[in-house]
Amino acid sequence: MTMKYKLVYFDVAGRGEVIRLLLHQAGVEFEDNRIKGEQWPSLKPEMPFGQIPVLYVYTDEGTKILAQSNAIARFIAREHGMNGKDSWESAQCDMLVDSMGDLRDLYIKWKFGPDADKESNKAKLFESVPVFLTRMTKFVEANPSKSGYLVSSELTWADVYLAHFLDVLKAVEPNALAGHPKIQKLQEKVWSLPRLKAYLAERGPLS
Ligand SMILES: N[C@@H](CCC(=O)N[C@@H](CS)C(=O)NCC(=O)O)C(=O)O
Repeated sequence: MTMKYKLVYFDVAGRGEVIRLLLHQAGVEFEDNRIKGEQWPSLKPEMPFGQIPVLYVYTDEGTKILAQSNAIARFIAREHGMNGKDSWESAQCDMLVDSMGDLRDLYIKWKFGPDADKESNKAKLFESVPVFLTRMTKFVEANPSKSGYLVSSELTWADVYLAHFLDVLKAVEPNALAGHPKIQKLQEKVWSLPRLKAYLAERGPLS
């Protein structure tokens, strides 16, 4: 079955970037449809939950539409061999992505929260980062394959999610990974995969 995708999202990294990264790593053709703010009001009613990202999936049976960023990322991972080799590894991916989401919530609180709370929200975020990185290191160490990835002998979407999230943190605190060499190595390993390397070279750093 030939399947093509169209990802609809704003022209920012936000909740769309992990999906873009997974589509690039999957090596599939897809349309990276980056919409402008003024296009949004007319598109919004088409979306299952009135929000984006949304993935259009073109199949022999017709066009399907999938919403919710993690559901989309998990679907691409499952379709293209990045969801672990069995249901246990896949559950670990879910667990790790959920835990990264918890930290991401602190990031969002800092970034988009009221100016009056900026200092204290940033302090809360960066107090949590070393604890989080230490926990991530334990998963890398406990991975029986010793691949340097989080849960499997091969890349999973949890590794891609982490590599991207680390760049989000580093854009705020360039030294955020200092003292966490296994996590630094994991990120280098993910970003040196040829398809991701090519995409990042074209995309440039996060702003
Ligand atoms: N839980 C959803 C949240 C999606 C979401 O908040 N999308 C925002 C952009 S990041 C959006 O569509 N905002 C425009 C709107 O709500 O009208 C997901 O993870 O996909």
